[in-house]
Amino acid sequence: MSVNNKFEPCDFVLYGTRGDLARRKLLPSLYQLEKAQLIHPETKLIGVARQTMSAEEYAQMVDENVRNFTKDEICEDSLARLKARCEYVEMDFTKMDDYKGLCRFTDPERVMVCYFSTPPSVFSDICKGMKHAGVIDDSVRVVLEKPIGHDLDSSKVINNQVAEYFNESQIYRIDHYLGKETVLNLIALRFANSLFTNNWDHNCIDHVQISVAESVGIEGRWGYFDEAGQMRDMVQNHLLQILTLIAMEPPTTLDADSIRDEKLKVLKALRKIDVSNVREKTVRGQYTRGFVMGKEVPGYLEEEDANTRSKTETFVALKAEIDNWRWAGVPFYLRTGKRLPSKTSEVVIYFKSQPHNLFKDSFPELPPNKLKIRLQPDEGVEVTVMNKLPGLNNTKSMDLQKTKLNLSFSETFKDERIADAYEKLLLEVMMGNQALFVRRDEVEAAWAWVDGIIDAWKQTKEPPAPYQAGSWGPVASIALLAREDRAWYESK
Ligand SMILES: NC(=O)C1=CN([C@@H]2O[C@H](COP(=O)(O)OP(=O)(O)OC[C@H]3O[C@@H](n4cnc5c(N)ncnc54)[C@H](OP(=O)(O)O)[C@@H]3O)[C@@H](O)[C@H]2O)C=CC1
Ligand SMILES: O=C1O[C@H](COP(=O)(O)O)[C@@H](O)[C@H](O)[C@H]1O
Repeated sequence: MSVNNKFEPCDFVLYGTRGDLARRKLLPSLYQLEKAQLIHPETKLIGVARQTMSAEEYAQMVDENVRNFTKDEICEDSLARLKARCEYVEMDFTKMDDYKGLCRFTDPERVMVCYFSTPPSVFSDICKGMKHAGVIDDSVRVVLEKPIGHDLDSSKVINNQVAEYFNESQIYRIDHYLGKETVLNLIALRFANSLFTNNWDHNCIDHVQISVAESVGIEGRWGYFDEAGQMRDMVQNHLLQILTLIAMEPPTTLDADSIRDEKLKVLKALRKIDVSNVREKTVRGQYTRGFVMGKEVPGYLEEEDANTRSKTETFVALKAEIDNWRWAGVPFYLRTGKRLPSKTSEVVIYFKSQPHNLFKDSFPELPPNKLKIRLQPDEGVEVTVMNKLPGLNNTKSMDLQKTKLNLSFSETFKDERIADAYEKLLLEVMMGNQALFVRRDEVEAAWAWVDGIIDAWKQTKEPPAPYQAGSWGPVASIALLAREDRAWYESK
């Protein structure tokens, strides 16, 4: 990998360092960056949690978690370098005097990156505590984990709390899908290839499908998930971010605000869904007992800690429409759910059919060209085209075959390791680049649209439709497209 990222050393403060996200994702990602020699040699890692621990014990905790959650063989030198950076501050986030401990390790001359890997309910306490300790200045960057709120109003409360202490240029809101290699590739694919750039609108595209299927269930997070549901957990953030990258106008540059301005316009142009059309445009589902990859799994209401009367959705399918010039009349169908047959995220662009079929003798229905972007796993790009079957038969009855031009990342970029999304995002925040982080107005525009749908669901009082774990969701999601003479792309 050739990397030319030059950046200053920083004090990287990890609030909530003993939590699930920090242990499973953030510490292993920091290790990978260390291994790739992308962390400045003088950068410090300052873990913050409420347990009593020495810096050595913290380094040992880092060691254990990196080993537990790293798939490839550990590079001992790199891990030793990461451990040598470790400092630890014991703190209860609600106790202001505990923050003084930070000053022992942070240097006001350096950038401080503060990762809030905590519930949003303590974001405000942490900001207040940092102010109390006198460590806030213009060089501090704060990273906020999702969810930013439960709806538009609560997201405004959180954003206002943080904005009392930091300006927008210091705030990095994480949506980890924006760190995924293939999601970023959407920008390259669209704007570095005239083949796509010039055919990317209602004249050429019939419709777009975005599917993010998960084979996992609730993974011990019933309490959180039941409050959220798949709409807040996945659609409000990840799916809408993918949609904006597909639908946005070309940004003037790759600068953060240039990209984010264009994404915002898309979110604002989403046509409202309300109680008058929510039944026609959306489907909610909840999984029941079934089999996923040959293994029997419990239904949502049978999961540990479940409230057996819950009406929370674990599946959403919907038809989104973008009211602007480029996308007039082009539906974007979104689908995401837990306990689907496999973990597969993909975007499929269906181009319009040819206006006249020259080949009807051999091919009465010419299928449309499709561009499939496989986000995960088996990352890649695939274009379905019609090709002449080799042979000497009469030109008038030329035989055609549907063929795939397939670019598989793992085959094409054999020597490149595909980095985890958090590695990319941690590096970007250390470099001070906000392009892959979500701006406040984007979060709020996404909530405004999603709130409308959730309100409409409440008004209809209809429970989510059951679907068997291991299936592709309720049959109503098939009908959502069938009504318009379309079908979901069949994922494997
Ligand atoms: N886990 C994941 O995969 C994902 C998580 N997120 C988000 O990331 C954030 C963190 O999630 P996750 O790691 O799962 O949550 P956890 O509950 O596992 O971790 C939160 C950490 O914050 C600490 N904490 C909470 N309150 C205080 C306090 N008053 N003083 C000191 N420490 C405190 C907890 O300490 P203690 O251990 O002592 O209780 C805990 O270690 C959340 O906002 C979550 O929504 C987002 C996407 C995925
Ligand atoms: O943010 C979240 O994302 C995961 C899915 O992420 P992926 O990178 O594994 O595709 C989801 O399972 C989780 O519920 C949600 O909070």
